[in-house]
Amino acid sequence: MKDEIQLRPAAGDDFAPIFQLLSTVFHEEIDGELRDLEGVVYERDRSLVADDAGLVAGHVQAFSRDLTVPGAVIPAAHVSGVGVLPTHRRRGLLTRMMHRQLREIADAGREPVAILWASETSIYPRFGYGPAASRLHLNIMNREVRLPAPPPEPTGRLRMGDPGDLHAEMAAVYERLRPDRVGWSSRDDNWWKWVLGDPKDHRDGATKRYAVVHESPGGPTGYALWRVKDDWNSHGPSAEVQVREVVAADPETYLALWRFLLGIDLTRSVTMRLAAVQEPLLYLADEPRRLGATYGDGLWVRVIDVPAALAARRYATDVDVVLEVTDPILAGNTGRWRLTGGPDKATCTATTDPADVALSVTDLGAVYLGGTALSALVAAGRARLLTGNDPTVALGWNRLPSPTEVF
Ligand SMILES: CC(=O)SCCNC(=O)CCNC(=O)[C@H](O)C(C)(C)COP(=O)(O)OP(=O)(O)OC[C@H]1O[C@@H](n2cnc3c(N)ncnc32)[C@H](O)[C@@H]1OP(=O)(O)O
Repeated sequence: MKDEIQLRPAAGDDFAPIFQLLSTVFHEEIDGELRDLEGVVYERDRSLVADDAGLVAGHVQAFSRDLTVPGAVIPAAHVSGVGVLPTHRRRGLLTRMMHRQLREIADAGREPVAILWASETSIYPRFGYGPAASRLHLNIMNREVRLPAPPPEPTGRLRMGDPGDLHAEMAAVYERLRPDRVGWSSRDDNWWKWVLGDPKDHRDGATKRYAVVHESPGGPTGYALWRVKDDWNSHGPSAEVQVREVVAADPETYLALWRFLLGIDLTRSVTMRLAAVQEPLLYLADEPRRLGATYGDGLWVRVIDVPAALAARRYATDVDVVLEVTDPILAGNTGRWRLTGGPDKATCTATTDPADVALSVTDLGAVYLGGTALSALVAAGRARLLTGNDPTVALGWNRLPSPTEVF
């Protein structure tokens, strides 16, 4: 039978079928409340459907947001909402949608990289996405962990409240810190609505979300978002604090927020799914092992335009290196590129000079945020060092990427 499935931009009445499709493929009920929330950030002109005679059988979308990369903030296509109906899987639909989306992003010429969170790690390398930022999942035995005492005369105080009421304070701190926090995405008012959205279906029996802001004389310096899942057993209270986000401008604020979260009464564990790989808590706790940290993948980066992406970020040390990149999908990326730069500037141009490093566009994506060492990819036999000019250190950064949200 001839495959008549067409790829087309989403139309006005596709929104409900798209969310029905996503509800099916992610095995979750997407009810009105959650769909409304997704609608707040939905960009119809960046939503692509696979249409099988009127049935929405596949979908991919992108959001237009900025991403902090080493030394810069750049536009990045935030790819999301990827799904193909179980009746239509493994017939190449995702491949067609991914290729078309990558081509469209490249042709628009605005975003040098695309990023996503992968539901399964085997899906995206073939499309040029490399694992660029990891994260820690914490499962803390809070009664077993001691943190240092607060300063004798703290400069700030904590104010707890409804996240909606504390939105302005939280957004002010986030915006102030964002330019230096690699892996953070920009949040306009709609994205703050999405981040603070709290649909009942997503609570899994836990409370609504709470916020606490750390206020200093000069203004807010940090905040935390969390909820609590109640539990009692034969030993008594055993509730779990589920931390969504902790943002702190300075060590005093950071300590105050974590002392607060670990000390909530009637709780026996504190979990956080998106902690940083270099979470300072690891170096504050007297028993870091009791933080129950496990490692996971996080942001995946796809370099869309090699020279634009490499010139857009900054480098830990001076660098002058020729990279030989292969990209089977966006052919314009394939070739040799001379990257020259350092902590304050960078340029990248095509060259015919011999290469120092040979790597795929997937591996270039992996090292782009400074969170994956080129030397590890060389040791894995993926990237190849062809001369002694090793840019591993230059491609790193003084702060590992720490993405804050799964969009
Ligand atoms: C950014 C995000 O939104 S992440 C969310 C991704 N979505 C999901 O996980 C929802 C559930 N899964 C699905 O909807 C589908 O299985 C998808 C979208 C992952 C894949 O769609 P399909 O149309 O089946 O993919 P397609 O047929 O193009 O497969 C391309 C290749 O990837 C492989 N592949 C696709 N999905 C997977 C997977 N989940 N695990 C391993 N390999 C996979 C296929 O085997 C195929 O390999 P081949 O070319 O060597 O034969």
